[in-house]
Amino acid sequence: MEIGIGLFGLGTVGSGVVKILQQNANQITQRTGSHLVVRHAVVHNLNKPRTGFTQDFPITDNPEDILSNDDIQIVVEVMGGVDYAYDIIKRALMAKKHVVTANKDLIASRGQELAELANQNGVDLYYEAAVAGGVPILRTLSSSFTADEISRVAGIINGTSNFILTQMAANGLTYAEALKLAQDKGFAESDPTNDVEGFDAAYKLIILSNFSFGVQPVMDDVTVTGIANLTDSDINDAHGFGYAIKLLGVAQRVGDALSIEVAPHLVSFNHPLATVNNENNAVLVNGESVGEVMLYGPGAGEMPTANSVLSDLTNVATNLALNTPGRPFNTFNQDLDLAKPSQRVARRFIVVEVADTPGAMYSVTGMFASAKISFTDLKQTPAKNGFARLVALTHAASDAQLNVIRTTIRNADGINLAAEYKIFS
Ligand SMILES: NC(=O)C1=CN([C@@H]2O[C@H](COP(=O)(O)OP(=O)(O)OC[C@H]3O[C@@H](n4cnc5c(N)ncnc54)[C@H](OP(=O)(O)O)[C@@H]3O)[C@@H](O)[C@H]2O)C=CC1
Ligand SMILES: N[C@@H](CC=O)C(=O)O
Repeated sequence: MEIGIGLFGLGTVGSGVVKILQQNANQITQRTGSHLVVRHAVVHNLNKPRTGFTQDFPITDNPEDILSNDDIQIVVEVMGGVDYAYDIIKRALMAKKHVVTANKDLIASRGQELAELANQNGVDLYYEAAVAGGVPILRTLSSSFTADEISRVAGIINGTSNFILTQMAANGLTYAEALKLAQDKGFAESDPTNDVEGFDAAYKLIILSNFSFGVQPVMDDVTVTGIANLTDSDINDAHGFGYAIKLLGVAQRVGDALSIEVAPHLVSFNHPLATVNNENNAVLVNGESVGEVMLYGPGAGEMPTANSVLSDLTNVATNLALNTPGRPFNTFNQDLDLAKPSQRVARRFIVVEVADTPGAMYSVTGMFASAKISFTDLKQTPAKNGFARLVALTHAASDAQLNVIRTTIRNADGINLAAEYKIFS
């Protein structure tokens, strides 16, 4: 059987998809029983040179060449962005075409609506590449964890920010140099703000929460802090205490509620997540039955991400061969409340800059004592520009306690809360 594919987007991921389809055509046909053929690609700029594959299909800027083409059964959306991509996918589903996308922004914000539309039209909507690039996490969650109760899903789910942090810590690159390199390598989004401000990871964490806990959070339900304010001094001080700093997405049950957060965390050098470098991602899944599982691999980049798209394409092909398309990618659905600040508890890494005056240190420790936060380790560096840098690790404290400290420090003279991160355990 021959299955026609229409590609929206022929950039980093789209080019990788064409390369794998061409290079591994025989294997794909043997394993799916179908010959997958690109019939058309739609791009933004027709004059851009396209290299690395044989261009044996027309490239246009007219979406109708795909949407109105009866020889195309599967639409692959790898353009990015929300509104236009939504419109294209909606029209494709209504035309009873199966859809594969890598678009986490869209799936996290309007995925449920699109999944219902796919269901109504009896077609597949798959998006394995939307989370953790080449790491096959979504299909693993939907098939291998069907019977287990997940208590936490957590990990490094943005390749660009992990690449930047690795290059700053290991190779001494500046933040700007490392970001530029991540862009050149095709890891970053077209606007990298989402990568470094934590929103890309938050979109992925929303999708992971759909699959792990059956919930449908929106962006406002996720506490998001990116890496843009992280300093060399924070990284060096964390190292001094035996920790790497990693941007983590963490969704975990606390009692009957769910905490969903993206933020830089301190990760002990002894923890496997601390060894995940550059664009690599890793997702830890804690299940009541299985214990802890970690999936690790490239979280961004042309060929790894394209492989996840191919995984979706071959699943659609298999469904077509078996005459079983139209089953939702994720069938888990339940209600969970959002955790309150008092329920979100962790050890902390706190950096306070304090005026170098007699008694100042005493007043800082007094503020933390009043919030019932106690230190496990404390380091003071000599004063610079009249301010000393006080770096502390704490016993477990809740977000509610930290809110008290934030307010107290904001209202005090000669003291500044320079950094505050959770310690992952
Ligand atoms: N890069 C990565 O590592 C990963 C990316 N993703 C996701 O995959 C998707 C694509 O990413 P990526 O390949 O990196 O992006 P690129 O910017 O490299 O490619 C985007 C492609 O879409 C085309 N395009 C953009 N807007 C339009 C439009 N309005 N009409 C027609 N074509 C359009 C562009 O055309 P033209 O070539 O003419 O400019 C280009 O070919 C995004 O959703 C991204 O989040 C997911 C996981 C990893
Ligand atoms: N920009 C993303 C690409 C993959 O989703 C990242 O850096 O992780």
